[in-house]
Amino acid sequence: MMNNQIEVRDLVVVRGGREVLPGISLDVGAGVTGLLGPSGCGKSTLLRAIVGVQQVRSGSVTVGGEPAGSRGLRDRIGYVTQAASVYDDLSVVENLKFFARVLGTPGRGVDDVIDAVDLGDHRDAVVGNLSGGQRSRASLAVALLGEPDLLVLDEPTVGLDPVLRRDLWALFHRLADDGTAVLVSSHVMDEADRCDRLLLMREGRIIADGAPDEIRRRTAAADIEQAFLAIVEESA
Ligand SMILES: Nc1ncnc2c1ncn2[C@@H]1O[C@H](COP(=O)(O)OP(=O)(O)OP(=O)(O)O)[C@@H](O)[C@H]1O
Repeated sequence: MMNNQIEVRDLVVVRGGREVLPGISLDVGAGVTGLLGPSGCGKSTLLRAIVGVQQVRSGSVTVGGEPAGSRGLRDRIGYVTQAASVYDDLSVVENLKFFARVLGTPGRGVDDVIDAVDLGDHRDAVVGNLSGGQRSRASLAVALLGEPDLLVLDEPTVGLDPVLRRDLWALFHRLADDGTAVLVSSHVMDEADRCDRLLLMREGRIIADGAPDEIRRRTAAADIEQAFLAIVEESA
């Protein structure tokens, strides 16, 4: 796999008449990368630009050397938004069989992805009757069907209990070990230590970039929340 899977250069995105991303640059490579920042700082907008569904004003975004959104990338990127992308009136297994057919995926089997997201006990449950967390795991299972090179996950652990959160992070690391680059956004700073690398974001800019312990050491902070505050104060 390529080292610099994602390259973002001087990216400007305007939403609602405001520069939400005022010229952001970053690289994302292998492993599990966490994009952390407060609500509204532009995480979803950046992820949308990376998967090629966001209109951009200027700058560039490439994935594996190809412009974001290009046809050749479609099968190589799995993207899970905060809104579930599965059908409420179908069961978990029916949804996955449907998407496997639509995507024409020879990749992982339906049962493998159901097990990977730990929905085996709810295989035949209608998605409309599942909890929010279970529904978002069903969406994640769909994204895993194609065995993507890059998995982009927008706040996948919101609303999940601690056990499920731990299990999902373990899954992200297993996928990363198998060669999938995983980019995960979160506004919960206590998830920072679960990442190989962090991008701390504030007001449309990256304010820190490095391994969690590196960032803590650099700022002499006890945790990433403190580090974030220290960096904000430094730059004030
Ligand atoms: N459809 C839209 N039209 C206009 N402005 C928008 C739209 N979507 C988002 N914004 C604005 O863009 C900014 C960044 O939003 P974005 O969703 O990228 O943030 P975020 O960091 O992902 O937040 P959260 O953690 O709450 O999801 C916000 O100020 C928001 O108000």
